[in-house]
Amino acid sequence: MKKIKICGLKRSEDVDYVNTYQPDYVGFVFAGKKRKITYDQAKELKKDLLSSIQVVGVFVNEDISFVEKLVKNDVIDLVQLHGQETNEYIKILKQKIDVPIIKAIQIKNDDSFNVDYDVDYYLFDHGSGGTGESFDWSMLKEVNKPVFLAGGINLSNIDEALKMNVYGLDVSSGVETDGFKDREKIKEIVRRARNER
Ligand SMILES: O=C(O)c1ccccc1N[C@@H]1O[C@H](COP(=O)(O)O)[C@@H](O)[C@H]1O
Repeated sequence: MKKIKICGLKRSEDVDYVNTYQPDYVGFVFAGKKRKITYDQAKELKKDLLSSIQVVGVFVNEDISFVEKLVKNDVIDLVQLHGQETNEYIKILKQKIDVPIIKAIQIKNDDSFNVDYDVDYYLFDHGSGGTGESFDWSMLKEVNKPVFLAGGINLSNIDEALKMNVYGLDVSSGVETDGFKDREKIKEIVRRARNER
């Protein structure tokens, strides 16, 4: 069964929704504008989150000291690098923390799959993050690490996404209504991913 990640939690209600429907992962976003939260907000949200749900911190070219602080204080369990982070950045990060790292790759063409980062997972996305748009999934190529498929996954295309040969699906905009996480959409996305009636 594919793993499911619900990204961009901001409010205590969002924690309540994921505690109820229990995706494998949730994402706290520390970049951009729409879903960006602070260290203190993340700490508060994590306090009420079920310990069985893994928290991914999403960063764009972030200071390593900030990522380190979130990991060392058990606010996040995995790190998602969604910017132009290099292998040199990843090498320094790994000297400071010991949690799985996901490197997001923006898929533009066939060459986009020629990646060689010293990480645990790749995440293939359409754009720079949180755009709600998908790339052409028929382009997907196998790589030498488990892959999260991201970008514009929603209730109208989740069944197609579930057929892709990937480790997990990452959903953010697709489970929102008017910019806020939507209980019913999260319920249905998790149900479909788990193939439950
Ligand atoms: O969600 C954001 O605002 C964001 C900002 C900066 C970097 C990444 C961001 N989100 C990531 O984008 C993908 C796909 O999101 P969507 O489903 O298309 O809205 C997901 O991996 C989020 O982690």
